[in-house]
Amino acid sequence: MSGEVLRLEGVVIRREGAVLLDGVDWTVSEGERWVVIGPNGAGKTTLLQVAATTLYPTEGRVAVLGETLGQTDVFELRPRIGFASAAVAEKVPSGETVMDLVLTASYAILGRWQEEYDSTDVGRAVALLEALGCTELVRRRFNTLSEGERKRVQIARALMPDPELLLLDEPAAGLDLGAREELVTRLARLAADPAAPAMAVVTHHLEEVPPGFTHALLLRKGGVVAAGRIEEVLTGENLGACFGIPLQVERFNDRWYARSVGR
Ligand SMILES: Nc1ncnc2c1ncn2[C@@H]1O[C@H](COP(=O)(O)OP(=O)(O)OP(=O)(O)O)[C@@H](O)[C@H]1O
Repeated sequence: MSGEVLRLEGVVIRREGAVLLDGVDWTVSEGERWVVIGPNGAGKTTLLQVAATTLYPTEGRVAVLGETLGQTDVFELRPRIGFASAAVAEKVPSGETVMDLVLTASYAILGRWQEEYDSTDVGRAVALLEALGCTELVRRRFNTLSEGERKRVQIARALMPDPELLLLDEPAAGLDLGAREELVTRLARLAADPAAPAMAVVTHHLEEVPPGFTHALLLRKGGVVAAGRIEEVLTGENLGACFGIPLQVERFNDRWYARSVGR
């Protein structure tokens, strides 16, 4: 695998005549922490679904954790990937408890059935929920949680299988300022942990880029505007091209900010 966790080559996704991804090349290596940024409809969620092996490309090649999509059993591959997204949250069965939602990640399934979990699994789930500030929520039903609580539980679930690749789609969406800052701090802590997996986090806002993230990919209309080291990619010029407006970008105390200029 030579340290490579994810490789997309010329990936095209077409649906109902629309081109969702248009020849995307992207390589993620061990230890890298990526943010994926782009306007609404740019293809960010689609890109993460491809990386999570829940969407197959129309054209191109995708290799995840050394396995090529189309030539591997994705049901064996998926438990090695931690994936949190609104699309996953929507499918959680209505009576599912927080504990069961986290436990079932070991099998990359939603909805507890008759699988067996030993005390090690339960201990790991409890420890992850505690680390994400969710100890009080263990017995609650997932669909009764607030948006911020759901986001934290989903990250615990994504980490449960000790994944080699962690994918978070808009983990800060819908959070208030305090909850967002708490999440950014937790993600920064995770990014700083050398034992943490390679990760890619989708966000709309530069303020949500956690300190310590190393790489950025900018998407627009299904195509890559820029990808690489974060300080080289998050420039006013690149972000302006990505969002189609003149932007000024600033970095202060390892946090990023953007605002429009000349209007
Ligand atoms: N089945 C489909 N058929 C046609 N178009 C689709 C289909 N699914 C998604 N799209 C379109 O593909 C584009 C990319 O969608 P995607 O959800 O990946 O964007 P995104 O960058 O995550 O957007 P947002 O920031 O708004 O969440 C959108 O324009 C969406 O309307």
